[in-house]
Amino acid sequence: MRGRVETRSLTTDFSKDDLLAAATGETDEFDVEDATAPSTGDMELAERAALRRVAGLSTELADVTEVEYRQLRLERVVLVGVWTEGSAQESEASLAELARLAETAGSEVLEGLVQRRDRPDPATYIGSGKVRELFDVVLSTGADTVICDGELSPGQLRQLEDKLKVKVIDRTALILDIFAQHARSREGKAQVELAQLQYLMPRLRGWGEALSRQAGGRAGGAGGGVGTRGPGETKLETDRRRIRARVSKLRKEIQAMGKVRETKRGRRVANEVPSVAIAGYTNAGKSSLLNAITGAGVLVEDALFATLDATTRRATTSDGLDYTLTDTVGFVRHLPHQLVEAFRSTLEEVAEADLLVHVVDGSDPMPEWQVKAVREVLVEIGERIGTTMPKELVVVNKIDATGELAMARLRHLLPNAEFVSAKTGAGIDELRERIAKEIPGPDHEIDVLLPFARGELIAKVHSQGVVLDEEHTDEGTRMRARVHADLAGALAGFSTNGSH
Ligand SMILES: Nc1nc2c(ncn2[C@@H]2O[C@H](COP(=O)(O)OP(=O)(O)OP(=O)(O)O)[C@@H](O)[C@H]2O)c(=O)[nH]1
Ligand SMILES: [Mg+2]
Repeated sequence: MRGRVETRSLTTDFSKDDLLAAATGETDEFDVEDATAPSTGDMELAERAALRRVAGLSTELADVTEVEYRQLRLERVVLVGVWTEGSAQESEASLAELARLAETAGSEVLEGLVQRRDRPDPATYIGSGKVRELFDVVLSTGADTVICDGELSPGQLRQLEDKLKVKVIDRTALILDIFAQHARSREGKAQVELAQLQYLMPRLRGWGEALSRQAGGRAGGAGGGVGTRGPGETKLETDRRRIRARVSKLRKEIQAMGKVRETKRGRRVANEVPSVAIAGYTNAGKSSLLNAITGAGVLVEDALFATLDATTRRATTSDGLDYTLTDTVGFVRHLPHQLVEAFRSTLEEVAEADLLVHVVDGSDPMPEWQVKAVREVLVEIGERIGTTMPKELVVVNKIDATGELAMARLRHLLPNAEFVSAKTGAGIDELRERIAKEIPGPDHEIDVLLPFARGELIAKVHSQGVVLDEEHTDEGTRMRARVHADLAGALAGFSTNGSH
């Protein structure tokens, strides 16, 4: 169990009025005095590099000690989004999802604001008038963090923090933060850290400036001249070097761990064990489905991104054919590209599977939206890895919690999907049958007489092939079966062809 992750119902209501209010409200230019005030505090680079919480990336409140800061960080948040395209319903859903992400990261959502704009403001993400409104909301709610529903440029982050006087983080940093909290395996942790450092790199400038100011200030106090940028610059350079060194070390580590997995996968391929990868939106019930199909005890939690490590389990079709089922990290709209890159070796499992089971949460208000997001991420993975994606089997899960109307709509939208409930077991047998049909089966028919001494070959035919007929004779076991080319070749010497 992880202590921090606790899901609460949304504390935010997005009424039409809210959205309308959010969509208007361009007012005059707004300037907060003393925009240079926030300093970075005394956090060590080492600690930043470890990056347990991405929230502390840039500005901290100027006047709190580190201990207080820790308790403050990401606790009480205001969400803000820019709604550029799509329906009002979609923008609400997007912010509601951001709220769930924020709660998964352990924060309390106080308020959500959306602004309708053609595109985000290049300087401050939301319009300057909106910044003032947001500042009021931050003050009146006592929020300590603002989370923006997009990836902000380093400049946007800095300007917003200057104006709002609280921490500002974006969707990418939030997702990275959740991943950092949930990573368990050595590989997972390394992958997340790599993604975080890659996110951090281009943002080092702003941070570096703060460090530079800080160092300059100290130097000034000690009698150094005003405008001596030396110490800060030097520190920034050192920081950059250290981060770069860490990045390349992590890359090497991850690559080495990927190799181990490749070897394992290679062994499966050599045995011609078909592989099925389970992918889908976060919290759709992928791990539950793996458990339902194979009886494996994979962690299931009502939290986003509960699973970060690919778990592979063996399963058997009713024909006795073995295959592997792999549970993977959940997807979300705009999965940070740093994560796709860092999790490349994990995602390769998905790309190289024989069949992709795409799990959709039928009880979600907009399941088709999940489907779209997942397919987008799949395309991105395919592009990055340079392969085409395997055949997709859509599985609508949680039908026990899906209304009749929604079911009818889904059956219409996804005519080839399987409908199941990992919770009640409804449809699971049918799904097993369907998987058996969709995975590539052995296509070489053999008729062999295997001596009793070759029990291992008999076992192989059973696990890798489909046995059509089996008879125990005085000379050995006569088997008619369908097997893969390799095994057919290995058994050629035992063929009974023509002898009966
Ligand atoms: N009602 C209902 N709830 C389900 C069903 N399957 C899964 N759940 C619940 O959905 C939540 C998420 O399930 P998981 O199996 O952890 O989902 P996941 O897709 O692996 O999630 P991540 O690993 O976080 O991406 C849990 O609270 C499950 O109990 C189902 O068929 N019906
Ligand atoms: Mg899971």
